[in-house]
Amino acid sequence: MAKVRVYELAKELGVESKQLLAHLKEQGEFVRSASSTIEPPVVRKIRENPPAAAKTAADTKSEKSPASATPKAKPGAAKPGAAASPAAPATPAKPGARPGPAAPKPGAGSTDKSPAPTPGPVATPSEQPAAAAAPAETPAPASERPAAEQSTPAPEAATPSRPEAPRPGAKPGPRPGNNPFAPSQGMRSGRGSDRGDRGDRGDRGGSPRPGNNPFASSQGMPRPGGSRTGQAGSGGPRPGGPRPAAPRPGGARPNPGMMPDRAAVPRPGERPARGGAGGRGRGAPGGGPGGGPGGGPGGYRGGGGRPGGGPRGRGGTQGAFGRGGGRVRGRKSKRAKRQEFEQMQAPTIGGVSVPRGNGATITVRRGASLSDFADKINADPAALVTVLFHLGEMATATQSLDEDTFGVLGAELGYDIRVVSPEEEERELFSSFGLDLEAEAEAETDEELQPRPPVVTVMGHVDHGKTRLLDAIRKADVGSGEAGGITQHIGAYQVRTEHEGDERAITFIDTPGHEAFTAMRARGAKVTDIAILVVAADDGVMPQTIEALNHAQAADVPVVVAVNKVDVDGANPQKVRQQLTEYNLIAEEYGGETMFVDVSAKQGQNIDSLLEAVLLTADAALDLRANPDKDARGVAIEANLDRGRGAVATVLVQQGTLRVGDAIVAGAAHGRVRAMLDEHGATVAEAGPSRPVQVLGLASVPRAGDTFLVAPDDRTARQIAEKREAADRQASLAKARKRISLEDLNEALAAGKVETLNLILKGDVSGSVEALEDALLQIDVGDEVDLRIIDRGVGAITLNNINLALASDAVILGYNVRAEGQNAEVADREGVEIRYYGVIYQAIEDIENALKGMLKPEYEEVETGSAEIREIFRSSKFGNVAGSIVRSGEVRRGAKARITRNGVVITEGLEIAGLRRFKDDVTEVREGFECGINLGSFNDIQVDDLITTYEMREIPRS
Ligand SMILES: Nc1nc2c(ncn2[C@@H]2O[C@H](COP(=O)(O)OP(=O)(O)OP(=O)(O)O)[C@@H](O)[C@H]2O)c(=O)[nH]1
Repeated sequence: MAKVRVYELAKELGVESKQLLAHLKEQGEFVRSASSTIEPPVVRKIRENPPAAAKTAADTKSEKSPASATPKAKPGAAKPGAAASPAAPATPAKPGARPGPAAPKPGAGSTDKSPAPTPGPVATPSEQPAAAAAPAETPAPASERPAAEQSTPAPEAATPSRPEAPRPGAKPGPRPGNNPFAPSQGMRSGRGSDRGDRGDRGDRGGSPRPGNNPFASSQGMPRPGGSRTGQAGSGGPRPGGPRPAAPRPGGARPNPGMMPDRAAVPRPGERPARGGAGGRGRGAPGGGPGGGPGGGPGGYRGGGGRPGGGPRGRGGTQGAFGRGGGRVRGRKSKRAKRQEFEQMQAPTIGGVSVPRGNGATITVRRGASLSDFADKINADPAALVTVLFHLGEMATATQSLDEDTFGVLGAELGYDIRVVSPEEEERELFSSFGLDLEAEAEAETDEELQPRPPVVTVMGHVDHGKTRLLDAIRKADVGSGEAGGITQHIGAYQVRTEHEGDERAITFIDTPGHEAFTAMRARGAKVTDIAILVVAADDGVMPQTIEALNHAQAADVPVVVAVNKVDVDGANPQKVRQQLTEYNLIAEEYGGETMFVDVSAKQGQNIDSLLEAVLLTADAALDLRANPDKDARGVAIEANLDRGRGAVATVLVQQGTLRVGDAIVAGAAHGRVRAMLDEHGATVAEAGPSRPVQVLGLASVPRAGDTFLVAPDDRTARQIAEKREAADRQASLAKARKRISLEDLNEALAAGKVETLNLILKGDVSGSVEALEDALLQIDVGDEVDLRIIDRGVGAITLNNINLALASDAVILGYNVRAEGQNAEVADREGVEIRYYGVIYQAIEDIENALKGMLKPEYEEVETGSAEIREIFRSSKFGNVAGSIVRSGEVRRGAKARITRNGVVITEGLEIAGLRRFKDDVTEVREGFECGINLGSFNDIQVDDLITTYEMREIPRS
């Protein structure tokens, strides 16, 4: 049984939450807040000994006769045996959670005062739906009015929607609306369900019970207007009954709040409470005057007051619920009332109500769950689970859904659900703060763009001298003289070098190796302009050389090769050049485009030439320009928490200029730039494009690869950071879809998402990896798609492999090797497909099939039949009908057709819109038979024309 919360019990008892909290405290029960739950024994205790205020309310109420009870009377205070007791209105509906006509509208008050509401429809059509809703929410007047007046339909509807308050002694039943699987509430076993059923039966005279048929959304979704009519007609036409289309006070409009599952907790003596509105309610003990025979309109809903239907018919619900219905309802906020009203308009599917979208566009992040969507449309996630279930999809509220599932759900509920990538989401996030980075970049003129230094990453095999080379480059900094050399490791540094008479700067990312590079790239940050591939001349090309090269090539980053350790005996720089030609890296001296520079990091030999080669490559291959005159944007390279200085982040400014005092947001961290330091440990006041600086002043530590930007003010920075954090949290909870998988290659290709199948091969021995690679490369894939093996290697599938697959949308093939533990988890979480094989030919077969799928289907035209026009009939209804005889094959309705006249094609792409044999419509007519053919709107036919039908068939690939 669900636990009761303080505010619920307070409502039930008719006191304020804080009064109840105080009372609980007095009773020695410590409860934190109004939304805390209370243990059942304590609930019982409090019900037996309610707070003084509740007693007063109850006493006041019991003093009044049922007919004179004011609307202020607290419903929960109704005692057993009080006039209203059998069906006393109970705990008020929880806003939002229980959509239903619970909130009194301003109009309700006036109804209260009206001396004798006229039977019959009160609301005019023009007042709907609000007018219709308002009286429905006014249970109170019923208890005020003389019994004769209680036949007024108005209050009837609301009552059954309100669950009854558990009474002392009575075993509190499950609180309606508290169960996330709300639809099942109406189907509770035991008494509740029995009674619900009976109530339902009252409705069966006509329209099906909304939500009762899991496969009929239309049934489950009574819409305002149509459904209303349906409900009205459910009991069959009756004299004095409501006009079908007119909004009827008293809940003629079906709404979730009136659902049987919202009805009272079953208790002895209260049987009519639920079904009372329907015919069944009449005879039930304590039910008061029942509903009309056969159940009045909206019978089971208890909202079936039939205006003008006579006391018996009308009084059902009122008798059951109306008395003692008065209670304070004015406390609901406007928002709560509005929500309830919106919910009233909501369709119900499978017995749950979800706000309709009416074509509204909702964006959700890739990997979002029903819960996320529910947040956006202000719905109950459990209700969406139910809706989805009725659409044939099973998903939990927190499980991430794919785009198609959201599409189906959106179509059903009237939403256009757009699933956006993190990048798009980021863009939307910025635009919600008035920042459009793309438009900003586009608007930049050539004059505003100024040259910026290239940003370089050093990669290569273990021990080939990457660190040593970075040190040597530091030392080669011509600007380091006055600054005292680069002393700090801040993750990146900038050196100056003489190039063609000018002093030019180059920025180096100070974390050697491709791991950091790829990790950043996988996070969407493009930091590196040029990669220096370090290869030791005494060792030659090694596995990680190739891995590094693959990473650089996958990122489309030009490479400069530093052939290192040329000082070592046995160094063979030429061999390195030769080896790398195999990997499409051809040295300039061999007619290629890649610059190779022989260096000795140890001796600092030829470092200048290397820097020059970097600049030459940059100038030749890249357009490195940025606008320094705007707010800075860039990437966080490194960050840590310093004991004394707090969060310290090294950022690389990519555009604009970063200044001390700027409000910045880096990933989910935000703050104001308190100070900036460069690689020399010197403070700097501003940093332009390609400048790495250490930033102090962030409130938390960003991750390497997080993008940063200067926000217009602190508040915006904080809000962007908060939104990013929330999105990150959501994304990490949600499991991303597979980025690319062999199964969906076909669709990915059709959607233009891929043109290349990137593969990473890992195997237990190099022989099998090579064999697999050879075999794969021999697959004839044609011209339309491309198969690229972007990396291969021996050993288990590493995080590095997964990062590369992630960054390059590749599929990993593991031959007798696996991704273990955390790596497998990362792959799974990030949606990287890993396929495991123990037999090479199986892998080849899979790839072959996937690639065949990738190839766009080819079609050929196949003639299916032809008919000769013998006579033309003119029909006012169908236009010209060709009286024809089928000459070959068969002519089918719906087939594509072309008309030939004297061997010349008159038109094609027509459709056989109608096909008749004598007076009968037929689907096909065979050779030798006569028929009438209608070609839709095409009427330009003549006797002796030939109608040829054909279809396009996909040519199977061999
Ligand atoms: N003789 C000679 N030795 C070098 C040269 N460059 C680096 N070394 C030596 O090679 C070894 C590895 O150098 P590192 O710079 O640590 O190599 P690395 O690529 O950074 O290595 P990891 O960080 O392990 O990937 C060190 O002992 C260096 O002194 C060079 O130009 N000549």
